[in-house]
Amino acid sequence: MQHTPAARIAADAALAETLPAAGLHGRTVYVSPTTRMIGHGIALSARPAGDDLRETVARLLATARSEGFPPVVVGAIPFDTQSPASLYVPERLERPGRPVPLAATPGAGDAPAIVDVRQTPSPSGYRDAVTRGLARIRRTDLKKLVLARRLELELDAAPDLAGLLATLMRRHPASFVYGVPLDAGNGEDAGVLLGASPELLVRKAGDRVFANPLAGTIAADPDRLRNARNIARLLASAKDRQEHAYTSRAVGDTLRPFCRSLDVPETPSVLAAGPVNHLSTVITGELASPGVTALDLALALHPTPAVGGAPTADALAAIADIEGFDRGLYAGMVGWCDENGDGEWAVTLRCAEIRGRRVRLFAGAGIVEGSDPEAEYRETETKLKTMLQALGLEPSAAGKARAER
Ligand SMILES: C=C(O[C@H]1C=CC=C(C(=O)O)[C@@H]1O)C(=O)O
Repeated sequence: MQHTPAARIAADAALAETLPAAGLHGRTVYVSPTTRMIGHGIALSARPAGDDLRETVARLLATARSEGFPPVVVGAIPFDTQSPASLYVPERLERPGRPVPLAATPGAGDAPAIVDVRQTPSPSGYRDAVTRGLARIRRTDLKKLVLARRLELELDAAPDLAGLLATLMRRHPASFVYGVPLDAGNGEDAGVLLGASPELLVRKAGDRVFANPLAGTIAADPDRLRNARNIARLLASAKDRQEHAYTSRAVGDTLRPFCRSLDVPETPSVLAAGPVNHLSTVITGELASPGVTALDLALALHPTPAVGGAPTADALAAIADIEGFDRGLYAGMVGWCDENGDGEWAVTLRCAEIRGRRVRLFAGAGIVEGSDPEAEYRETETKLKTMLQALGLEPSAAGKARAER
């Protein structure tokens, strides 16, 4: 069901009110233009990796059915699918569907302040990494790689997670907003993964399949005229069109063998996502085999060149050599699937891993021939604003704290 933005905002404010103040306390939240889910309590959880992912999800769904829990798995799968996922069957699943009057804004309060900032790599280290990536593109068959940065903040107080989710839902009504509890494998609370991704990896509903690869970015501008000029520049940029084409082509090529029909528009459109605008391709299709699940499709697609590169194997090797940190859940997938094989997985972007007062943010940029290290660095800064602003942290404050280190 599609909602108008106004109706979605109203419903999401109500949805956020059902979350306890401050923490998520075992709640799993996933809200997108097509799905609203709040899982209350955790009935079953699993941390499968690699080849065990599909089988474990099938087992979780079967157990949920036989034990009387909702037969839905919600959670996140890391960028490196050989690392453990965080998957849950909630005790009770709330699927609020109907908009209600907008209530008081949750989460309004004093924003925390930054006590410490750590960056991996440093800003100059990131620009150097892009330069190394470009040299590899010139020297080898590699055409595109996505290089990311990690920002680790220590705040003076733990952020209000329910308020943060409400803010993300309000500001990004067209995005995939998520809050997933993390456990360290020993049953202990290891914080939450929380974010507002603009990118649909794949959705399967019956025999219909949808994907929305994004790649190619320009900053959004609050001034409408300047923003329109930015968008025109993005659409006219040969470098961004190339960067996008690697991604949309790869997603289309991966989905085609599963489909009876597939529409992959030749020309990208533009998707506004808060502080940035992206080149976007809306892919729709009809599946040939009803037996294929949303998770099968997501695992076949991941990592798309929106987070990996092209060719994929060369890009993954280059990322492992150059990037210098473990992405964890960032750039993986977050979403849900059910016992009918339906489901929706978003690319885990514009996210934070939050453990009390410690917040880890991530952002990356696609590097192709013609990329400029300084421009790519600035692009990651702009992407970081989605979470920094929602946390009430001005990006300039993060920059200042960084400069003072
Ligand atoms: C890797 C990220 O964004 C991807 C998605 C959209 C546009 C992108 C780009 O233009 O580089 C990235 O491929 C990120 O937000 O960390």
